[in-house]
Amino acid sequence: MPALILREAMPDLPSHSSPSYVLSPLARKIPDYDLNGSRPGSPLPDTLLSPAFTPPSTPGSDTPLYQKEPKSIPVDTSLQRPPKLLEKLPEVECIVRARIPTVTGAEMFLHLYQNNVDGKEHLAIVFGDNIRSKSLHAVWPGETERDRMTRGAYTGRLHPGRVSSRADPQSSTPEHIGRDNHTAPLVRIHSECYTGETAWSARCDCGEQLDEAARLMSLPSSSGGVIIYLRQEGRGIGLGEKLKAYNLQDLGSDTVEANLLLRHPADARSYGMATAMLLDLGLGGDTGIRLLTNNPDKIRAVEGPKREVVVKERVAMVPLAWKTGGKKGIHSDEIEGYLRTKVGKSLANDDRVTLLMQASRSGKWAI
Ligand SMILES: Nc1nc2c(ncn2[C@@H]2O[C@H](COP(=O)(O)OP(=O)(O)OP(=O)(O)O)[C@@H](O)[C@H]2O)c(=O)[nH]1
Repeated sequence: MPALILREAMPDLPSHSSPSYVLSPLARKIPDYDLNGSRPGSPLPDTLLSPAFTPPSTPGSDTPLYQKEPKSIPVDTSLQRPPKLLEKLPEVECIVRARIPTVTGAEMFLHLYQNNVDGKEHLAIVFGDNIRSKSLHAVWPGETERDRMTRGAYTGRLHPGRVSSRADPQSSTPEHIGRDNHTAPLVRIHSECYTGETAWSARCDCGEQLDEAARLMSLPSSSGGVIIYLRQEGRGIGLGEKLKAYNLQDLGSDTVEANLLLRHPADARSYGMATAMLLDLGLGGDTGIRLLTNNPDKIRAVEGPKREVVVKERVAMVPLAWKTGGKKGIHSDEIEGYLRTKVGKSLANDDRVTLLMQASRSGKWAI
């Protein structure tokens, strides 16, 4: 892999286009939760259950209210002045993929990528059979059929005794590379959040958003989709620095001020990696994608320097607590502050108005 590109090399770029390579201390994963004596399978105390962790909010679960395809808003960035993005996209390669049955019955294919920029294992979580990685399916010199199946470069399904990675007569899934060209697939660009996704944090809605994206992509009516899972913890500042920011927030700063006090940009993330991965997954070009986000900065940044990927429509991610008038979703003083700062400081005017309307309709905030 070529040398890492460091943030210092591009001092004049806006935060959302910087490669923001930050070394964060290795996060130790908790293999089994053991809180107040609870083990997997036994109920956790209510106070510890965030919606991100609660089975009913996980993909494919039966929540009749939200079984419909999400509403989207047309997007046309072709007339916008392009933001200052890195001219060259990172080189990415999918080195392994595996089928993951999920706890709700929905299935996804987890794709693990290597790249020539930051040495991190970025992921693509693919729902549906139609989206295939070009680099994964390329033939590697000297590899056997078993090698190909072991790294996930097969079509159809694996089963005991299968000997070929090519079209499998026993498989009931379609054997085509390519996708339904009628509907732009749903895409979520998600930045890692250890606290919100794994450690039951009610400081942010990251876990809820990840669940909601997966659920929408595995609806029976959905033509599938991709969650690009980027290893840029804490808006790119890393877990250790994010934890310091949390302490500053407890001392009275909001989420943006805390980053600035720590001498980090308000948002140190970049999206070129996501563009490169989407291209590898065959989602470049005119068919376009439907992007799940409230963050307008993300839209043009994900499209890439030459609009290699086209965002046709945007699907808003309204917090569950707002959508349900507080019946579901996260409840904490911290999430209120987090969303208030995000809406007030990070969003463009149109998005701010839309989200504030939602919040006021649910009785959350007066506008
Ligand atoms: N620095 C910092 N990062 C945070 C904090 N809370 C959450 N994050 C990180 O923020 C990221 C999620 O970003 P958000 O700004 O909430 O959402 P977004 O991805 O820009 O926008 P959406 O697409 O609309 O969700 C994750 O990487 C979290 O770890 C915080 O208080 N400080």
